[in-house]
Amino acid sequence: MWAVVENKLTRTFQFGSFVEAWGFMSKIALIAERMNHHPEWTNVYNQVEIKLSTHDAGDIVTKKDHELAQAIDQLLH
Ligand SMILES: C[C@H](O)[C@H](O)[C@H]1CNC2=NC(N)=NC(=O)C2=N1
Repeated sequence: MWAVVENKLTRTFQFGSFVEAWGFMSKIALIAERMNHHPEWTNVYNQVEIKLSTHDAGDIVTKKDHELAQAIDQLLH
């Protein structure tokens, strides 16, 4: 689940393959653009680590981060 680590809402996701992980990231990219709120993330093979914080608010976790996290979680259903 999501946890706040060093002022960032953080979660790691694991998939069955690189293609699945990349597909997940592609969907998030479109959502992030629509919300004008973009993740800091790392992809290693089938793993995606996402860190959310609001730069405009001084790199702290805000409502926007929780909204994006919720939208990301919806993709898994
Ligand atoms: C100018 C632009 O609207 C802002 O820089 C947006 C873009 N995406 C963003 N993404 C994140 N994570 N935090 C922000 O504060 C932010 N601000």
